Amino acid sequence: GDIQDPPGRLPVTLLFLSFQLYQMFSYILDYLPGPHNNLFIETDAIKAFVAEEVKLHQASLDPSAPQDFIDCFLSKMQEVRRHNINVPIITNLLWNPRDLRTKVQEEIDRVVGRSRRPCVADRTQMPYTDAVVHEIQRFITLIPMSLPHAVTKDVHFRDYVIPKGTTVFPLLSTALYDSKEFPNPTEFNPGHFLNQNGTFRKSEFFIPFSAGKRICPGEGLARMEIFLFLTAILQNFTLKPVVSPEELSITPTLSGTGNVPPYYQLCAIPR
Ligand code: HEM
Repeated sequence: GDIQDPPGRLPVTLLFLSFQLYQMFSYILDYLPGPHNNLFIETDAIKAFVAEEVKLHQASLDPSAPQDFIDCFLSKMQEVRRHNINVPIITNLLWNPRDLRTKVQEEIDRVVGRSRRPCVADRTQMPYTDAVVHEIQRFITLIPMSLPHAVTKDVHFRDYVIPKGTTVFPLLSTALYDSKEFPNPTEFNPGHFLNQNGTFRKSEFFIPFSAGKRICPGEGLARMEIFLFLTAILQNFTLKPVVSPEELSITPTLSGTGNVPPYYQLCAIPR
């Protein structure tokens, strides 16, 4: 294209990260002086360029005769979209299907009751809620490509040699959507983390925080907070979307370093 190669000065990975951080924290960064402000302008130029290219390609798209990579990508997007219509809409998981929410609330009522707040020690007695939290993290795959790493020596992997210094993105999504480990992986189903008898089923494929020496150091804190927030809210409230559940989309608004969930309004109805 005729764009002035603005990202050429930055390694691609840095550009990806900056783009994501800008999307997520622009409201803070906009107030700070510094060279990042140029990056934002350049990022806007890239976005405008991409939008224009997509528009042109969409106008001339013939899925049976793709002209280039963008055509192939657009065709695949259409295919996936068609496929996804059959996936039950779960409205960020807590309203629909109905029994999911009521089962979590029943478990909270049985194990915690209404007179005290939930605590972390309750989790071991709440396999269903624990499974729902795991399934949310598996399903949304918040950070699908982990963070970029580099190999410290030549690595032989299957039929390939990855030379020392190569940047690699570990695709956590391939484990989280593994169809042998999690049958029908595109469906939201807490059963992915439950044994037949209803006890919690641990899975080595559950790696939303990555794995190995550089695993997310915030894992313990994040998991504790997600559990406590969710259970404390559902102990006291039922969450209801303000539009009909079918109208809610759970497709991320941005996919890249992170799958950024869409915003929507909901009502918290006291129980
Ligand atoms: C649901 C919440 C979270 C998810 C899904 C998540 C996921 C991740 C992932 C996939 C990585 C990359 C690991 C790798 O390089 O292989 C990471 C790194 C990291 N996370 Fe998290 N994280 C979460 C919450 C947190 C929290 C709450 C903190 C801090 C309080 C935190 C701090 C960090 C830090 C400092 C790193 C870099 C570690 C390193 O490079 O050695 N994260 N996280």
